[in-house]
Amino acid sequence: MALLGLGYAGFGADNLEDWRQFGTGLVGLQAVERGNSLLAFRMDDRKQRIVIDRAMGEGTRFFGWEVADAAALDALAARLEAAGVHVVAEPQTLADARRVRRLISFHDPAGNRLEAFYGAEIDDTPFVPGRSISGFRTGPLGLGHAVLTVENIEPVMAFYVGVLGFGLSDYISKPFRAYFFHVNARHHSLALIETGKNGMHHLMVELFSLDDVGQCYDIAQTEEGRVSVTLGRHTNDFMTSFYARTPSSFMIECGWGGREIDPATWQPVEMHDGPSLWGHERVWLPPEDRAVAREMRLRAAASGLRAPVQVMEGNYKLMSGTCAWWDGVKQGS
Ligand SMILES: Cc1ccc(O)c(O)c1CC[C@@H]1C(=O)CC[C@]2(C)C(=O)CC[C@@H]12
Ligand SMILES: [Fe+2]
Repeated sequence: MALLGLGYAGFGADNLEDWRQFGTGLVGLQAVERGNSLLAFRMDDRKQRIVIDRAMGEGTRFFGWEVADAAALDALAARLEAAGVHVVAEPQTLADARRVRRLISFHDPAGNRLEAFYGAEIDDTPFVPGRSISGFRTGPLGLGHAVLTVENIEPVMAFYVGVLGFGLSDYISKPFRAYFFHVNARHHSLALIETGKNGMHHLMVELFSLDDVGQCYDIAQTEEGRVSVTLGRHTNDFMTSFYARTPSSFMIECGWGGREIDPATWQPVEMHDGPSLWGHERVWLPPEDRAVAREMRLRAAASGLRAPVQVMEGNYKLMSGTCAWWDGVKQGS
């Protein structure tokens, strides 16, 4: 498989101060100053994972998909061109701004700007979280997952699966269509929800400790309207999470305890039990729709639907050795 994972993401926004406060104070990202037009966030040993750019228009975005090396990048560019996709070999100035060795750019059929890169730069200073969290589960799983809304799933899915080589993990076909795709052991690095409108739905970041998510949740609840979807656990990737409204028009899902899959043997399945084992109430839905969702959750509760026992070791083992908290845990202190 050519793509290794979701390496970075960028969003156009004007309110950098709000983003800084949200990113560091709620999510626990590390803010890095990059002039007065750009705010970069670190999640781990890399120089940047999420950027907010004032020079990009509000509502614009890009996603950086990682490949192994120069040969893999060239092979991907050739594959895209053979499929009739226009590919731009980006100049070194952009590679420097993205803190990578080299990148190409292109668009998906929904108009999202995609970049493919190799050689992410590692910072020589350790990751310092924006507040006291244990850290983010990244490494070979990538930074998390991106969920896009699309007008029509078919052409977008054909592109991600047929051209970029994503694997289908599972899907919901009613009452709406949502498809979940993997490129590594993370259950999904990308999902598409068919809403009739192309846009950004949410970005998920996974924390190492459930307590981190609980504390994010407490902080989010201090602000009226910050929590968009309450704490809950998903049926497919077993992620325990809640969704917070960002200073832009999408959400960040703060998660913990996601499963790993084996992409070599995984068979896609249709989801029949709804999106969540419990929780995940959408606070903004009209009461009738909330009642429908509640019925579904109560069915899950009645049948005792649950995630298999998660071994903590499985969730912690991918942490890079750059976090003081984890180094302490490893040394048994
Ligand atoms: C179903 C699901 C599993 C794992 C995830 O990480 C994930 O984001 C989802 C999507 C959950 C859910 C949805 O399917 C449709 C639109 C929803 C209801 C929202 O508006 C927030 C949660 C979204
Ligand atoms: Fe999600």
